[in-house]
Amino acid sequence: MKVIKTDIKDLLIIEPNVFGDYRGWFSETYNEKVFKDNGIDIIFKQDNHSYSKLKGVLRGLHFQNEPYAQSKLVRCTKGKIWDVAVDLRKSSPTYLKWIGIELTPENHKMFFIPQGFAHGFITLEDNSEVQYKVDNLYNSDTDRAIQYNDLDINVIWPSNEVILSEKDKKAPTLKDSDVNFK
Ligand SMILES: Cc1cn([C@H]2C[C@H](O)[C@@H](COP(=O)(O)OP(=O)(O)O[C@H]3O[C@H](C)C(=O)[C@H](O)[C@H]3O)O2)c(=O)[nH]c1=O
Repeated sequence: MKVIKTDIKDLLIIEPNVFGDYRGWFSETYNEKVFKDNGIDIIFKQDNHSYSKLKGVLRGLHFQNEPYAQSKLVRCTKGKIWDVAVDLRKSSPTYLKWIGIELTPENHKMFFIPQGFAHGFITLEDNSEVQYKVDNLYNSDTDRAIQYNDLDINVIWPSNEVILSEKDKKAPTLKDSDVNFK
């Protein structure tokens, strides 16, 4: 399992080892020791799985405020997504910087997004599925959304034709949101 640093501290790309043979392949998608050896000492508490029917479904930009902030280990197990993480840590030198990555079952790539980040993805194919581990339970009181096309963050999404939830259609701008990450 390779852990690759990005230009944003603590935001990592994980490339698991894939052992192929005539039956198919095997891969570890989480390994506590590898994470600890790379300075990620967390306990995941919940696994999530979402299915999006159509290309262009955009879920985000979402986060849970303190004290229920979540780290996420994200992978795409069907279809294709463009996965985005935004640094919302006000004291971070990369505050409001974002990184996007294409995740597919074929590239096996995973995105480790630490607490203090907003997360979102857009599907690039119909029938896409995303599975991700989080290190804090869902907490609806601290669950927050920021407009996916917020001008202060300015994420470049691969498409402007998006399918949003009612919640995301009404998401506030960053300026109007109550992010409480230090
Ligand atoms: C996130 C979550 C949701 N729910 C319930 C609440 C709603 O009744 C329903 C759909 O939730 P929502 O529309 O917030 O789902 P997404 O739009 O996929 O939200 C997720 O999308 C982005 C990409 C994320 O990283 C977050 O995990 C999460 O915000 O599932 C739960 O019961 N538990 C949960 O952990």
